[in-house]
Amino acid sequence: MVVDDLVEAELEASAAQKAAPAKKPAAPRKPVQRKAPVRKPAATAAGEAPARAPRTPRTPRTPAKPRTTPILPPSVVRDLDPSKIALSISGLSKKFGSTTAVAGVDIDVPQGSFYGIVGPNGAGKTTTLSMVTGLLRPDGGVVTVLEQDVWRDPAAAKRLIGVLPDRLRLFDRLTGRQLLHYSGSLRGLDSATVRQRSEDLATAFGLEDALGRLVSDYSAGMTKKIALACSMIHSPRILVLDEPFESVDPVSAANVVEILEKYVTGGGTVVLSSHSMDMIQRVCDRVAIIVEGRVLAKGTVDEVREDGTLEQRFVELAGGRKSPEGMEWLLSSSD
Ligand SMILES: Nc1ncnc2c1ncn2[C@@H]1O[C@H](COP(=O)(O)OP(=O)(O)OP(=O)(O)O)[C@@H](O)[C@H]1O
Repeated sequence: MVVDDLVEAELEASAAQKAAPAKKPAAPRKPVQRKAPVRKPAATAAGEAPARAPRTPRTPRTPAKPRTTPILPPSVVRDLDPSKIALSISGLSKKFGSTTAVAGVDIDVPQGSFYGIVGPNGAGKTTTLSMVTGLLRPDGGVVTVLEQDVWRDPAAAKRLIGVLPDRLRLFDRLTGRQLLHYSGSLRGLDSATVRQRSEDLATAFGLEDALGRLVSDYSAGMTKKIALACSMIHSPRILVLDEPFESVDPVSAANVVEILEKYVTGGGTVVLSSHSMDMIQRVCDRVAIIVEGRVLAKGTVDEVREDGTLEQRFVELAGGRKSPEGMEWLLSSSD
């Protein structure tokens, strides 16, 4: 669909909205059948304060609107089976010339889990996630998403996945609303569903006032949030998010976490990479630490962090901290 069509669709939509009677109240939601995973309060990286502060009630930005389409369809909740593997990564490898980016990664992500992937810069996280989501062809290994082989049947697998890639390349000459419309249409949603979900997502991500503006004019954090919204619009079964909190302010990050926690509680599965150990320790139930293309530790967050914090374990596995030497010149005056 070309941009003109989108603009036209939008104009038609807004005219139809003006002419239409008030929305029907939302149908009652189906109760979520799965118990929310209990995440233990944990120490911060500094080890002194409880990691999860009590939430202060948030003032709604706009009067609450009745929601007619839940972000997560009830079928996903019904299908939840935590003993099933949502994402299986087996023997995944990738070289770029003489650089080995990923050297045989094996990770199983159970359905309904919140899985963190951490590692130092250049460890191979983005390369792994790109191969997992069908964006980069592996040299070796197998990836399955709910038993669909990502590389043998990419179309079937990709229908199940929502992706937030690293190095976002969005069609930023579209408005936020047009970009959501484009993402939803690509996923085969009809216009009414896309409109409803776009509204829901914009409210959830605090982008209501920005939907009519060009994405190229968004701040880095707003761009990340609209891309996250686009990754969710087709209510995927698994979300693969590369550094979703990068550039996102703390209040918005807490919002995003809340959205993802609801998604997981309802039966979705989240795999995300992040450099925030504190965030991963607080929100994820499982984690893998990747160093130089290999998984050095994986399991529940408690298993991986052992007696310390996740950050301590990470620093230990990543080879410890290096003290800066030979940098005395930085303190000398250049006048
Ligand atoms: N397209 C590419 N061409 C050449 N080398 C690449 C390419 N993409 C990644 N690499 C190399 O592969 C290795 C792993 O990179 P990758 O981006 O996966 O790391 P990362 O763990 O995501 O790092 P960061 O935390 O800095 O984002 C690095 O050495 C990187 O230079």
